[in-house]
Amino acid sequence: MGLVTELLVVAVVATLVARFLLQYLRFRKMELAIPGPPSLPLLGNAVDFLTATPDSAMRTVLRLIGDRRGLCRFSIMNHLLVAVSSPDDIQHLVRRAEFNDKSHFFYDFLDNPRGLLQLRGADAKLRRRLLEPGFNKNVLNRFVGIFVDGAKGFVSRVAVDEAVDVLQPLRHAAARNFLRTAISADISQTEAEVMPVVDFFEEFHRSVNQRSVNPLLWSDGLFRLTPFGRKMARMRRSIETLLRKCIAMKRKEVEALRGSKHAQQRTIADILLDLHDRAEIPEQDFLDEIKTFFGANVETTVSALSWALKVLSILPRVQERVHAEVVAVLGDRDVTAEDLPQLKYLERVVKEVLRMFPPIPFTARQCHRRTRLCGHTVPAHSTVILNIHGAHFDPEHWREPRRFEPDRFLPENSQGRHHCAFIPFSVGARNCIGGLYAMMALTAFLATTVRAFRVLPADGHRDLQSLADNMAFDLTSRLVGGTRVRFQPRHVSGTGGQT
Ligand code: HEM
Repeated sequence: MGLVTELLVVAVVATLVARFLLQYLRFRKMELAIPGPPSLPLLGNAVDFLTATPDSAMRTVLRLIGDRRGLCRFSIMNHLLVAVSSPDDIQHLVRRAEFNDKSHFFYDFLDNPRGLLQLRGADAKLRRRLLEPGFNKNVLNRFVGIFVDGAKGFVSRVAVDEAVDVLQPLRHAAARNFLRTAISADISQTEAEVMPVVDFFEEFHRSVNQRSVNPLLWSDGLFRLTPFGRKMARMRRSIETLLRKCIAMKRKEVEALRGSKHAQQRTIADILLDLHDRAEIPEQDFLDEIKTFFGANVETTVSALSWALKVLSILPRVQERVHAEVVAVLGDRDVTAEDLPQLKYLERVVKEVLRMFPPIPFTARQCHRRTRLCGHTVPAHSTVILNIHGAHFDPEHWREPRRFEPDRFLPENSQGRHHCAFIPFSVGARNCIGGLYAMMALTAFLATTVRAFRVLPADGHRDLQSLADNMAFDLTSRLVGGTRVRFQPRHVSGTGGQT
């Protein structure tokens, strides 16, 4: 290499390094101007996550944010995350359309780019508009019978009078509900194929969590080379093959029903099938959407129900009051859509569970360009975290937030509450499309289960503080080490086998 070439190489390298340093210093100045925990140059708070496991990552995030109600930042290398925690700031954030897109960080690891959760801009708006008819009250009322069947199936299958980790039985029950309500195809023939795939989702969610705190796994290329990345690719292929089968069954069902009154029913698969047949969406959109809804529906429901059962097991007085209400409203009958509004105490219990143990404690939005937010400058490409967990414990909006008190949701006690203080289904343009579906499914399940069983504790967690201290977050929140309770039959009729 001649001297001139050498000098040229040195000059190019020096320019690149200088440019990187200049950009980094500008970024660092903005980073440090936002309140947050101590952070190292270049590494940020990566060291805090170095030893984080899927079980401890959530506690690490909560520790970094601390009690700060205002904007708070932490960073992993040069990736800045800014948490918005107070209801006022959350309201300010969700009113701004430029924060409607989900962040690249975290969400891109979900690998369903054509599903609603990951769609951005006009695509997301249009997809929501097209899918919303699948969630109107009349459609959902028809699902209550399916929710009750699912709960009765759970009641008849779950082991009694011994410690049971409820996650897997709940996941199977929720998956059956999903397939019947979203696709409505008869899956009984494919059940043996479906359930192993359902079980894989838990592993997949842990991988998303692990990737987000480990910069070495951020690159898709590198991740695909890891044993888990290869397994994910294989599973993705089998999931899609299975879904194609379900869709073919669905197509046959639609053909058979054409012209009958049942043809009016609009599940999300009906809507997607129509769009596909009219060539408005390609097959990949259809598959990504069903996978998105599967994850969004099943995992959140499992999380909420597992917390609810655990809380009821720890608080027998609350459980007995729920049971008394269920018996008074239903007697021996199964729950119907008309009964749900009568189960008022149960609804408040569900809300209080969702407040204290939100299935999705954080969501994240993309900050596309440098922006002023709540009095601070947020650099371009940062991730803005909507801290649902923080809002639910905000002492300015909740008296004794660590106390389990369902009656705080009585109408007279809810008057004047900030509308961003209770946001388990998020808030604004990208809130949960399935919020009402979820509330109906949770209430129908718990009414059926609590009438059949007394739910008792089955491990060392004997108070709510112990649950709060052991809350972990993959894609949804869960109790570290599993959620174990004991079901003691109450010996009543009409509950699928407990007679
Ligand atoms: C207890 C149960 C549930 C909870 C706590 C919950 C919570 C949430 C939250 C917090 C979000 C916002 C996520 C984000 O900003 O990235 C969300 C979005 C979403 N949820 Fe739910 N959800 C539940 C049940 C359901 C059900 C049953 C369905 C479908 C039937 C569903 C479908 C979705 C979808 C598709 C989105 C994405 C919406 C968008 O990005 O525009 N969820 N959910």
